[in-house]
Amino acid sequence: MTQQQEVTIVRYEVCDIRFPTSKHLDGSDAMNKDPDYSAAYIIFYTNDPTLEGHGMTFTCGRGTEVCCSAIEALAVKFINTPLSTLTADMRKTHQICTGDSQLRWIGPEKGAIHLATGAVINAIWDLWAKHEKKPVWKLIVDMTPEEFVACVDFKYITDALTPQEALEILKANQATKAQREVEMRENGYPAYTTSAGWLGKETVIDRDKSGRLTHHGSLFFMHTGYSDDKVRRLCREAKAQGFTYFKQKVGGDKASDIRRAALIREEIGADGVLMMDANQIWDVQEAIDWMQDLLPFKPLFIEEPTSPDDVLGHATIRQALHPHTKVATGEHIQNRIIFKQLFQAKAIDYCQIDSCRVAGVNEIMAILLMAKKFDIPVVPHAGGVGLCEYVQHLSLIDYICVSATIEDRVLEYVDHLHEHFEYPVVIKHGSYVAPLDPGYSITMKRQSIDDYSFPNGRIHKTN
Ligand SMILES: C[C@H](O)[C@@H](O)[C@@H](O)[C@H](O)C(=O)O
Ligand SMILES: [Mg+2]
Repeated sequence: MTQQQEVTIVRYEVCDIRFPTSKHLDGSDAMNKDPDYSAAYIIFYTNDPTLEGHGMTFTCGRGTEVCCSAIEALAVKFINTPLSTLTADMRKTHQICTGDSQLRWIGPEKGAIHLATGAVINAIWDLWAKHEKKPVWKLIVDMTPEEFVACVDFKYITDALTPQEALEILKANQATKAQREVEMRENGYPAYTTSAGWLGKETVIDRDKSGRLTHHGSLFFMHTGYSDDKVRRLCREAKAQGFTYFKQKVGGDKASDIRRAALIREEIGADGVLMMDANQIWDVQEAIDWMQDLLPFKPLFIEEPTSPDDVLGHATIRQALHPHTKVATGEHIQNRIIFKQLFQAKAIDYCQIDSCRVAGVNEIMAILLMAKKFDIPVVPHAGGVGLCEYVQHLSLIDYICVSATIEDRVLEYVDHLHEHFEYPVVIKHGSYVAPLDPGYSITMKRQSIDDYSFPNGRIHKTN
């Protein structure tokens, strides 16, 4: 590339990357019994060999190939496009993916095609931020309110939030932005841990030659959870690292939920904050009934008590459990429209945005703004691979530009697979340290991409 040439996307590579985490049932919960933390991963290559855009969407193993094919269908649209064309109008760039008149039929704005959109849009943000030599959060924090609003697609949400209202929210925070940025650089963003509370049984029964649970795992899987000793040890370790918020998986076996809630409460003390996550296992009334036995342990919230599509069901559960506990959801909320309804229906107390279930950074910006308007704290989801790396940027954007508060807000942290990233997250005294490397922190090490590529990577061949 010569000095005068514009940075232009010239080709892309899509990788199906799977980590066999189900072997130890890390990451498991009442619904996801044997997750293999995986990434449908894209690299945009440019005419500058030193500049690449990386993005991914998180999956649980089988089906990653479906997201990879959807990524291919979208990525091809960006070949031979100069980066400056994409960044001059990020709303339009987002709409290139969400508004394709044929691909739209397999969404719209939901499911595998939307997960793929998340990967592609995030890769473009990564490329832009690397080009600007800034982390993504800083690229956005440095935008004027007008530039911020220009990234957002307001289609289908103007009945809840107009562009003018969004502008007012951002303008009101403009004068104090710099001081919040300094505070974040100094103290980082407070985190909570899920790593002590996975539901997976430690001893694994019945595996085939590739190390997978046979019969899809479920038939031979007992919901007994990590051993009590392991839970105690992990709680103590997390406490020693400075964590004060802990999440426990529930919804497998009630007696074991109660026993583990008691021991976690004992370990974290009355001042520690306990959260519970049911991963959609219950019907509406079942959620209300089951929680009665867990309320004595004073959970801050119950996460994903039922189907993510059931807006009114969440509202019913919230009303029934109020004021004893609150309701959180978001990791499976498919787009800004369902978030809008959850807010309008007063169905949730915490908004758990997921960085690549929705269409990446642009749609997240819309959801942050709506959450602010409805006064709902944003507590991002990060259980999975790469999600901690992504969401640290989003919480910084939320605090510095949008919500302007960290009260009642914590960012999820899980201690898995960070070693595979070039710029892994750093946790200090129970907080995320603000990332300073250029990009979206999602660049995976080449060796890891090759080793864990499915089905031909070294790890899958030798297992
Ligand atoms: C399969 C995954 O690990 C989920 O259990 C995880 O995302 C979880 O719901 C969470 O809140 O972190
Ligand atoms: Mg969850």
